[in-house]
Amino acid sequence: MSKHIGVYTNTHYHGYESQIVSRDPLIMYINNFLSISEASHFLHLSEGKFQPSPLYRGDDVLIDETRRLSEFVEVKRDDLVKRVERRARKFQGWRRKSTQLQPPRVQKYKEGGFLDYHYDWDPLVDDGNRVTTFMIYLTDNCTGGETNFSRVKKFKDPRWCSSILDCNSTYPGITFRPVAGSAVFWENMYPNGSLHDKVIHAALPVLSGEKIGLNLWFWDSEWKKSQGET
Ligand SMILES: O=C(O)CCC(=O)C(=O)O
Ligand SMILES: [Fe+2]
Repeated sequence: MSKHIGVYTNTHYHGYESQIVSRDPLIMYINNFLSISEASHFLHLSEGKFQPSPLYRGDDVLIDETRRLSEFVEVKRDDLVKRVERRARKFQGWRRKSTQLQPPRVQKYKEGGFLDYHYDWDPLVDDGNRVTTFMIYLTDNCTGGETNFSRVKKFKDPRWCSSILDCNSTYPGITFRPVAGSAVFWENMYPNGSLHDKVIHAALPVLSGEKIGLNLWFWDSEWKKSQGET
């Protein structure tokens, strides 16, 4: 096996392609972030282990099916999972040592499943918060189930609209279609650390079929609320 720029799986060369979607907030689209066999591995790891997904706010954990209807599994970190974690860490330039990945979660939305508009940052914590997010699609055999950023300006470039964005969506802002293996990456804070108000997003209702995604959330334990209040 010779060395090229890129990422190796055990036996196959793996490469992804990334594009900027929005600069403020920073949102990137990453085509082929996982190979299909890697996506299948996450599906296999989570099979038969799903439980209802709660919402979190500070120390509160609650099930509220009027705001989130999905099931999740926190996957065991085997070699393949660790390799994907390294890829995600490297993608964002490793960041500082205080930035750590929350254990990856596979998230399943059956027909009718959704997650209402929310921020991945938690307004109630003072120390440490979710600074970046990868939303990785593991399957795409559904209608609906897109990821919508309602406060990011809509654009209708046919190069984006053909497969990545649903440019005719009736929802405001930009709407990513689930494409298996692809990922959406975003920064949850402004560069000065304050909470970004335009990264509000939702998992739109699955209209038919089933959507399964993988959430990677990076926490910075040195983030401080006071640093963000400008
Ligand atoms: O499933 C999606 O499209 C988005 C999920 C999400 O935003 C979350 O789990 O925080
Ligand atoms: Fe989210």
